[in-house]
Amino acid sequence: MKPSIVVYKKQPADLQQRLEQHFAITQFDDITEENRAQVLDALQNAEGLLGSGGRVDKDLLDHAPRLRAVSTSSVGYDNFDVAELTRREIPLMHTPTALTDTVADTVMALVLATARRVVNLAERVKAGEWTQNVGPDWFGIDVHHKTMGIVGMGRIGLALAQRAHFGFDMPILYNARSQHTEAEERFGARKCELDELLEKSDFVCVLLPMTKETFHLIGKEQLAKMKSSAVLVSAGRGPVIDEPALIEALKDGTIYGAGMDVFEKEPLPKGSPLLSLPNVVALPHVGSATHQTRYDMAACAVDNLIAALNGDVKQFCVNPEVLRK
Ligand SMILES: NC(=O)C1=CN([C@@H]2O[C@H](COP(=O)(O)OP(=O)(O)OC[C@H]3O[C@@H](n4cnc5c(N)ncnc54)[C@H](OP(=O)(O)O)[C@@H]3O)[C@@H](O)[C@H]2O)C=CC1
Ligand SMILES: O=CC(=O)O
Repeated sequence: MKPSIVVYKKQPADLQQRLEQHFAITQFDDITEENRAQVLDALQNAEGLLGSGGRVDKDLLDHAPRLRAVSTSSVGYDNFDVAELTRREIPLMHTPTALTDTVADTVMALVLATARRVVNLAERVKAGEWTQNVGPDWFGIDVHHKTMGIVGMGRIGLALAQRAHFGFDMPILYNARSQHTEAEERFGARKCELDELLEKSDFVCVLLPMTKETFHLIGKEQLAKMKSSAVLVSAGRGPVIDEPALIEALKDGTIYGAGMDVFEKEPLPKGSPLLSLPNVVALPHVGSATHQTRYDMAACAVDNLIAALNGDVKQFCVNPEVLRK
């Protein structure tokens, strides 16, 4: 008999077929408050769980006594209770390489769009405001040769450094827990304390995972250290930035602008001031959202689940200590 799995994200047709060859599938589009009871019911018999988003917490795991592997089609895994999975010796698989370049492209797009006011000016053109040669109230700020500050020099940080260095001749400062010699040797990046990075950078790109340590790492005090001409780009996880403090900083000119792909609450609530501030470019968490990359992530997650349920994990495990047991 094929092992049972619960899938809570719609899969491309060929990947769905691949899953069906290996498993008996109970399919959901997501895990929500509305369908949680049905998901918990399906989990009673499930050996595998595949999806992304939705909270996978202790309560959910308590309803999955036969679970042997979990696979997410994302690199971030802050919505999973990793400690609880590890305690139960369940490997959590993720997709750390499939999306790196695409997310770095999105970050660079946010840098350019915010600095050069792409969205704001395009809206003004569409509104019929371009009636004569434009003056300074249409001008933006340069990106090339300005200082790029990267908070979180991981896979995406490194890919951003590559773009900033070779594409835009930008000096690069970075902050991370450890030293990243590849970024230093290939892209001339310099490691520094967060305060120095905030004070000296023209673009501060925050690419951190969501953890207890990174929650609200960028708040009022940190924003006050930035140049008034600087741009903040947030593309890691929303709660790393104290959003009310950022809104104040954007309103009172503490910083020039913000490019954001992630938010404290997603989807961004309709009443958020971030939607009406002209110096904000807000995207709907689409860092990795190209057709190809989303397919590659889904394929990686399917391969990961098959490998994990076959006891054949070679890479991409968040808690590899469970494999050695
Ligand atoms: N907007 C989007 O669509 C996407 C968002 N993401 C988010 O981006 C995050 C980063 O992805 P990726 O680059 O692949 O991850 P990595 O794990 O490769 O990089 C994370 C980086 O963050 C640093 N870091 C972690 N905690 C701290 C801390 N407390 N202080 C300073 N630095 C810290 C790490 O430092 P060190 O190297 O020293 O360990 C590392 O450099 C993901 O976790 C996810 O949340 C990812 C994909 C798409
Ligand atoms: O936010 C996206 C991810 O892959 O993590």
